[in-house]
Amino acid sequence: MSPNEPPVGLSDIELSSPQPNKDKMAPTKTSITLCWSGLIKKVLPPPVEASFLKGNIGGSGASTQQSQPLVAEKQILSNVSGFAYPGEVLALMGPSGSGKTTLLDCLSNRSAISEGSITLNGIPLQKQHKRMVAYVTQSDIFFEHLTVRDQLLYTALLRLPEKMDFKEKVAEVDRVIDQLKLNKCQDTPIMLISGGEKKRTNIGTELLTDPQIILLDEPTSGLDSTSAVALMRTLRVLAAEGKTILTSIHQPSSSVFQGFDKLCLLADGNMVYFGSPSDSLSYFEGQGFPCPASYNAADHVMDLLVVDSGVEAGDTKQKLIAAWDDDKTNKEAVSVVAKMNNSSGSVSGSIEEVAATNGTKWASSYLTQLKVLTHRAMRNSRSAIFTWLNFVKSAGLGVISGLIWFQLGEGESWVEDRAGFIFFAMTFWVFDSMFTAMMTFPPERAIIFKERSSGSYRLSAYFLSKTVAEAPLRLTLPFTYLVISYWLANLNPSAEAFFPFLVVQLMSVLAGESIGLLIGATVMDMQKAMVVGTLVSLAMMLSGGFFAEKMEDFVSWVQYFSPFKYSYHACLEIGFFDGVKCDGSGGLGSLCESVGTGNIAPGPDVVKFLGGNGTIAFNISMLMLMSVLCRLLAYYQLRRVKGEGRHA
Ligand SMILES: Nc1ncnc2c1ncn2[C@@H]1O[C@H](COP(=O)(O)OP(=O)(O)OP(=O)(O)O)[C@@H](O)[C@H]1O
Repeated sequence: MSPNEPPVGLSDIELSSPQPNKDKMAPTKTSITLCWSGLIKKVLPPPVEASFLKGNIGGSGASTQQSQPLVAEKQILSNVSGFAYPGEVLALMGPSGSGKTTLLDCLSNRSAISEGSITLNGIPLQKQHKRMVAYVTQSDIFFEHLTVRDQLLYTALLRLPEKMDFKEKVAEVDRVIDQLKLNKCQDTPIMLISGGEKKRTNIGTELLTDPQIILLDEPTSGLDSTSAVALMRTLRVLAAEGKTILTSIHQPSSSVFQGFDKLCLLADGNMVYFGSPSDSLSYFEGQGFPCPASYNAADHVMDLLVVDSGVEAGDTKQKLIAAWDDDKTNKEAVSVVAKMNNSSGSVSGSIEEVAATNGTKWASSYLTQLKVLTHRAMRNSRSAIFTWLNFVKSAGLGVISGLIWFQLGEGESWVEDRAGFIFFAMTFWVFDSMFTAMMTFPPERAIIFKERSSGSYRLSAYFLSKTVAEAPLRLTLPFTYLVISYWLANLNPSAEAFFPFLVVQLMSVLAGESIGLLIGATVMDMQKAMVVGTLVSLAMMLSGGFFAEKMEDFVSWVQYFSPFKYSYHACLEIGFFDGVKCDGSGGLGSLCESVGTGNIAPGPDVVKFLGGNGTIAFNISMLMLMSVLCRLLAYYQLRRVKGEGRHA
């Protein structure tokens, strides 16, 4: 079929959906022929992690006794070729593990190929073409608290060109909502919508940019047959708009199968068939495998390749792999590329123009990314941090500790209790912020990776927005605690004491948060992060000088990385700067003996007696330094950590 021929198959389905607002989306209107030839993809299997439980249960045990052998590269795509024209829907089929996702990963430029070529209208696929190719991945991962409309709107604001105004972007969201029939659930949080609606939301986020090529990885998995057929109908509508569509699919119904324009069949990373679905039956019949009467053609084709389905299926698969002429398909693909190149400067020229007008790597400016991501992060954190439960926790804790240290006196006999109050306030909130922050990145990792691989925003914009959006919310809780407990405990009520105390408390929370972010970004796994966080925080607390005074040199350096130490010492300075009246109770021991009962022990001496050192300014500066440094390190760690994608 030539690029200009009308698509066959599902074309009888009525084109009821509204057409995209094409004027606004200019200049993305070049139809694209996608060709891939001689693709080979090899991977190095990841090294086996050291663990107590190496080897397999019931295995020979040999592997646990030998040192790990050098791992060989595994070839997961072997000489795979093909092409898809605009207006076509190409189905990618094959048993589980046959390489469908891997092929889509390569065609979307999310995974590098080892050999071969991929071209768009004859031009080799490059990074700047990323935004022409939409990739709807198998997993529908979103911020589940957002509604469908919010999700689409945030995507539109990030991924549609800067020159479109807000109203136009909202209009695009409306168009996609109509097109994918999401009207009914548009204001429902994603966590409450059905699987089919989630899948359509996933497709919608990719359609917003009006891409010319749409790749979908098993979009019908988990859908009932009616929803699956409806989805395929939507794909046909999109193809009719001139888009090139490739979708992997497991078990299409007979009508859906026959409605595809092309079928690419894979087994163990090898091609088994490439051509029209209807011709596939005569091809397999020619190979000695006729489709039984009244049998679903798609099931028949799959049965030939799935080992469990028949006694000889393993042999059948190998026979069909051997029978397929890879070179012939390769030549066809190469000749399509040559045709594209000859037919033009015009066609290939126009794709370069589109790539160039798509402009920089990012659709929106840095400032827009920052604004949109901050807004989204505030939305998310409002539901995660700003909950009434958290407020009850902070206020309740304030009341409890205020009652425990109720109306403390000022004399020598109260020194220990006042130091205890300070110690608790400075440790609990650092712990709290550290552990909350640790949980920030691991759950968002998959979403960040997915959004960034479609070129939505810079990592630094995400990181900065998260910091800007969450810090004020995080600070509100310790603030609530302190306001209540400070007055109940009757600490120095003067503004010179309260506000510095508050500043230190908030700085210590920021430092704890930064350490938590660093741990979370480094480990990126909730369970491991909990273990590392517990060890790090306990090491910092124990070394902070409260429990052990004479540490060996080889371990005492840890105290200099302890936010507990700096915040506690700063608050001792603040809490006792007026000095303490000696009352003969012995609370300040030798210090009051030398000063004499009834006299005031000077503030600096009291602080020294309690083990504090450094000025308030020094201790606050150290907290600030830790905050900034750990946050920067967390950012670099986040850059380093790739997504969960196998080919990342
Ligand atoms: N990074 C990797 N390291 C090792 N093996 C890999 C890697 N990536 C893919 N594979 C293997 O390559 C094969 C093809 O995987 P792929 O996910 O592409 O198959 P699939 O046809 O999409 O399967 P399914 O239909 O189950 O999703 C599988 O055997 C898989 O285990």
